Amino acid sequence: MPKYSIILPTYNEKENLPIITYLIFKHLDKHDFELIIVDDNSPDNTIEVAKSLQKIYGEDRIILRPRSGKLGLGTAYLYGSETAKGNFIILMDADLSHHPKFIPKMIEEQAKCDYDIVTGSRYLSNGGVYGWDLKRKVISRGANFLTTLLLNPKVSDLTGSFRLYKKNAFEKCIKNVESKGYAFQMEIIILARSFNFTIGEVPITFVDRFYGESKLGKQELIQFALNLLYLFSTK
Ligand SMILES: Nc1nc2c(ncn2[C@@H]2O[C@H](COP(=O)(O)OP(=O)(O)O[C@H]3O[C@H](CO)[C@@H](O)[C@H](O)[C@@H]3O)[C@@H](O)[C@H]2O)c(=O)[nH]1
Repeated sequence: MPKYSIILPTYNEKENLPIITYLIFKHLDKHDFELIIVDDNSPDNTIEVAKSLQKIYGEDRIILRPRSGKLGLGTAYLYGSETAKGNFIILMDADLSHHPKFIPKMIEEQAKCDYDIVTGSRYLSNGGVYGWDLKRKVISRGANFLTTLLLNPKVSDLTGSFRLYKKNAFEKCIKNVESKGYAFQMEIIILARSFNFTIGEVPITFVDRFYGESKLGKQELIQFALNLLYLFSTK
């Protein structure tokens, strides 16, 4: 029977965490899964909320990273994959942008063709983005357009992080990924293609967070452009 390890990175998500946890348990009640919450010592004390949730749902269902510093998203995913007991890894944001109702659809799609990766796509028909201002929409579309133009990995949404992976596929990609921040998800797909992993897509709707703030800034965008150029130059 498949077991799913859901990795939920958190940084200042104390309001969102109880809601996303409730929704994950509701929508995955027919599946065997564990939830790995990887917090970076958030100043808003998200970890205390996570500990309360662990008491409610059980230590075997919710796994927490011991207190750390601000180590960043890449390290959070790495910790999650090293800790995961499932044969599948699911990455998603904790800020309610990624609705857990799409997870059963990803599981179904994976099983249909035994895909190595299934990626949630905002840019397929029936997918979408809600709540972003024009600037953020242009950034996301622009990043996808440029990556497709330069590297053409044949995936419609390259920067989204809502994905399901076979554990071995995720481990292989994450060990080789060099980009940090916003480019991380894009490079994972480029690597997956180079390793000949098969990739399926499921339309998702992405809803901008209500509580808290996005961590995407100017520095992240410059980093994305540099990472993309590097990947293009080493193609
Ligand atoms: N542990 C940890 N978690 C973090 C960190 N930074 C962000 N997170 C967590 O990572 C998730 C996404 O962070 P946001 O900063 O809210 O992301 P975003 O700007 O909305 O970007 C989302 O969409 C992008 C595509 O448009 C994606 O590229 C990105 O990965 C993310 O899904 C949230 O659960 C947030 O708490 C960090 O340094 N450490």
